[in-house]
Amino acid sequence: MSQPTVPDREAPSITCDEPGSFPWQVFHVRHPALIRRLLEALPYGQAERQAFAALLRESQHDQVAALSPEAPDFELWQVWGKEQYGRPWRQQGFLWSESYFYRRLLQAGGYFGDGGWRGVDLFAPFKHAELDAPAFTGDLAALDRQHALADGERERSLLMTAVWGNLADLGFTIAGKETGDTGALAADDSDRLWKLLDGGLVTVVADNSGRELLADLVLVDHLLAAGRAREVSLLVKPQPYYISDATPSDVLDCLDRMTGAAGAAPRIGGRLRQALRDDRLRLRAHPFGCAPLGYRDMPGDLREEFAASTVTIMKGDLNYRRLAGDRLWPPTTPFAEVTAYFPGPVAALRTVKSEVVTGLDRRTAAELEAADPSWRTSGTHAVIQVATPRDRE
Ligand SMILES: O=P(O)(O)OC[C@@]1(O)O[C@H](CO)[C@@H](O)[C@@H]1O
Repeated sequence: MSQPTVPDREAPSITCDEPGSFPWQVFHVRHPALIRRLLEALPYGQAERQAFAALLRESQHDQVAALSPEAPDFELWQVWGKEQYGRPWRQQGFLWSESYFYRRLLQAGGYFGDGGWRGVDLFAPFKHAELDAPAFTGDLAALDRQHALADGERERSLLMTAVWGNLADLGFTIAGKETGDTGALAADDSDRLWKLLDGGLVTVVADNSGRELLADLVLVDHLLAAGRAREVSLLVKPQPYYISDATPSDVLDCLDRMTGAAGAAPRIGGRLRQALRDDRLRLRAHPFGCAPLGYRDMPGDLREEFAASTVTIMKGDLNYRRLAGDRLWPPTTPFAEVTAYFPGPVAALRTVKSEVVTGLDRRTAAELEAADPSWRTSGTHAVIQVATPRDRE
C-alpha cells in the first residue's frame, strides 16, 4: 500500500480573524444570540449572568484563559489547550476556539460547580421544546408512511431523513437560518454505503438530539432489523455541547417519545430498547466527543473501535470538520485523501453548514460556487461521502 498523502498541510486553517467571515459571525452574532436565549430560558443568578458576559467579552476581544486547576477536566485541557492559552481567541483555529467556547459556557452556567446548576444541561429547555414541537410529532407520524414503502425506497428514505435531519441543529436555527426539509445532494455515495452495510459492526457517531437523533435511531433500527448490521455502537457526547448535540439522556428521552407515540414509532422504540438490553446496540459517550481536535488526533481506543467497524458513519457538520480537517480545502480535494489517516471505512452524512468541503466533482464545485458563494453555510446542500482503505491504495 502506498503511503497516504497528508494534504492538510497545504490548505489554510480556518480562524475567526477576519471580521464578517462565517467563523467571526459565529463568535459575534451566534454566540450572543445563544446567550440571550439561555438567559430567557433559565433563571440564572447574578454570578452565572456575569460569567456568561465575561466569557463573551473574553472570546470576542481577549486572550484565551486556561481552565482552573480545580476543573474536573483540567488535565485533559492542559494537553488540548497548551498551544492556545494566553493567545488571542481570534487567532485560534475555529474548530478549537468554538469547542473551547462550549466547554467554558458550561462552566459559566455552573455545570461543574457545587451550586444548584451542577450537572444541569443548559440546552435542555431547547431540546425539550423540540421534542414537543409539531415538527417532531410530524416526524413520528411520517414513520408510518416510511414503513409502508417498498424496501429500496424505504432505505433511500431512511438515509435521506438522516442526512437532512442534520439541518435540525439548534446552533443553525438560533442563527436565524431556515431549515427547509431537503435541498440537493452535492455528492452522493449512497450506493457505496449500502454495499458496506453487510452485517458487521457499524459505528454511528451521532450529532444533534431531537429530530436528527430520531432519524438516526430509526436508521439504526433498520440496520439491525434488516441484518445490515450485526451490532451498532452509537457514540454520543459525554456532556452538553454545541447546543443540541445528543448526550445519553437525550437518547433515552427520544426513545421515550417514540414509545409514547402511536403507529410505527413505539415498535421501533421498543426494538431499540431491546437491542440496548441485548448489547446489539451499545451507547458510548467518549470524552474525545467533546475534544477541540480533528479525528486525525483520535486516541488509541477510538482508533481501535473505528478500525474494527465495517463502517463508521459520521453525522453532521462538526464531525465533517473534524474528519476532513477544519481547512479551506479546494472543494475538489478527494474525500479519500483528506480521510486517508482513518483506520477503516468511513461515511459522512452531513448538511453543509460551514466552509469545509471536499470530494466534489469539478463541475458541481464550479456550478455551486458560481450560483451562490454562500452555499457552504446556508444548509441548502448535503453530502453523502464514503472512503475506504482501498481508495487509498
Ligand atoms: O455539527 P452540526 O450540528 O451539524 O453543525 C454545527 C454548526 O451549526 O456549528 C458550526 C458553527 O457554529 C457549523 O459548523 C455548523 O453549522
